[in-house]
Amino acid sequence: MSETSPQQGAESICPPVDLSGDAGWVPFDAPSLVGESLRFVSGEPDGNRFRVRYYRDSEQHLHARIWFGPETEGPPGHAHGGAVSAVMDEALGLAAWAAGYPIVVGNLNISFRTMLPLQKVVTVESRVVSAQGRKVMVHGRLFCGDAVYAEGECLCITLPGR
Ligand SMILES: CCCCCCCCCC(=O)SCCNC(=O)CCNC(=O)[C@H](O)C(C)(C)COP(=O)(O)OP(=O)(O)OC[C@H]1O[C@@H](n2cnc3c(N)ncnc32)[C@H](O)[C@@H]1OP(=O)(O)O
Repeated sequence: MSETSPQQGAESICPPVDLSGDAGWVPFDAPSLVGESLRFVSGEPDGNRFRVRYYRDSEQHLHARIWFGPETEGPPGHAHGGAVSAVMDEALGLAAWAAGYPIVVGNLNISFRTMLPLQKVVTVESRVVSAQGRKVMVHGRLFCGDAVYAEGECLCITLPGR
């Protein structure tokens, strides 16, 4: 029987990726707004799952630059729908917070338009499209260039007393 190294089978860490923003975008510090609890998507900025950076543009719209790593795999070589949904949940919910609404997501409707290849850097853009009473509607899409991978409609509900 051959000897095995402790490293054998361990997945190596992927190399750095460029998550820089577009010209005019300003980095957005999500933990300073919502606290340190946003770890599911944002918690391992150098890991093999998601790597995320948030920005706001000159009109204060929130954008996410996101890399889907090998640990987000669903269909072979492509991102899991749950991984895409988790990113949309966080990014669109955070867009409502960034616009001044302390919310949780009540309903999230995702359309998967194109399979997303792994190890690709994509962008989520978002818009708060309405706010009536406790209901805040945020729309967004996950894309790279002309390729749209997912579109989302996110009904956020404000939390009383926040
Ligand atoms: C703290 C840091 C947060 C950072 C967030 C950023 C990204 C993360 C986003 C998330 O993942 S949040 C986690 C996933 N979401 C949840 O776990 C939410 C679970 N659901 C709840 O906690 C409650 O159902 C909720 C707070 C959303 C609403 O309960 P309430 O008892 O406060 O409200 P109520 O049920 O009275 O509903 C208020 C209004 O919202 C409407 N509504 C509530 N939930 C709805 C829903 N799911 N779909 C459609 N409408 C909904 C409801 O019909 C009503 O409309 P009207 O005022 O017109 O009557």
